[in-house]
Amino acid sequence: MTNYSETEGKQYHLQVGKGDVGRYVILPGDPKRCALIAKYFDNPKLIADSREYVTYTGTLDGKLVSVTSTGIGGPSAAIALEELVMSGADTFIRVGTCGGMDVEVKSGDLVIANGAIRMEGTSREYAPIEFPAVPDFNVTGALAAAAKALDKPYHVGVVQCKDSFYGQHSPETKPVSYELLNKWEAWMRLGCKASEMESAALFVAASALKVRVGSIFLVLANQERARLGLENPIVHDTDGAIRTAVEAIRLMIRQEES
Ligand SMILES: O=P(O)(O)O[C@H]1O[C@H](CO)[C@@H](O)[C@H]1O
Ligand SMILES: O=c1cc[nH]c(=O)[nH]1
Repeated sequence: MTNYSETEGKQYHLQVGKGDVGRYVILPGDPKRCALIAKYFDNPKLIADSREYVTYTGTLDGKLVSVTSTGIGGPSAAIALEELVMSGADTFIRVGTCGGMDVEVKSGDLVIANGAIRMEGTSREYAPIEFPAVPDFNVTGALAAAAKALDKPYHVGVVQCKDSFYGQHSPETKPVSYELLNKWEAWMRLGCKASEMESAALFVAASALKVRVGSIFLVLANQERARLGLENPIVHDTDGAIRTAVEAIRLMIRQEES
């Protein structure tokens, strides 16, 4: 059988191999976010830049840690997770951006996922739809503790995942995808905090691969607040979410050592 997954010790898509990455890996969608994250590591080094996957490795409190971008959507995020696991990583924090849904979720706030709605295709290739997309309890707890310690405004709750970014958006701030139009009202009534694209795939793939994943997001804006005429600036600075993820890794490293 052709072994696509590894050539000369490097995984096919990410071009990283065993020893290149730490146990802990931060997973932004945007490759350009990697350098912003790596600057919080001690001695960060660019390991690989392949397709949408950029990887840096450095240390935090003496432990090897990495950042790898996943690109947009479940398929590429699942590839990143699979190849990082084959390279020796087992604990992941997705640091993403999202659109707020619950009216209390404001631009600039952080959202920490405690579950993800599987309205995307990738997770269905890993588990029947009845299986829940849930993050790792310890990673999620570390993210909430870090947000609290850094005094960041944050919300913990369910996020909605989809394959069509523009299906979520329309000029009237209503979803335009047929499936979302039917269900968006239900997700709102059920208190869904935000919408993004990768966590459901990552959580379910992580269950299948027996590794740990948690997710934290910067809220860029909230279309429900826009619809209601409430204050709703658009923000882009992911530094607060990044610093919270870095602090969560430090907390987990300390837990590991105690
Ligand atoms: O900012 P990132 O991490 O890419 O996350 C969000 O932004 C992209 C859409 O603009 C999707 O990947 C979505 O999940
Ligand atoms: O509204 C948004 C913002 C970021 N990412 C999304 O998927 N949706």
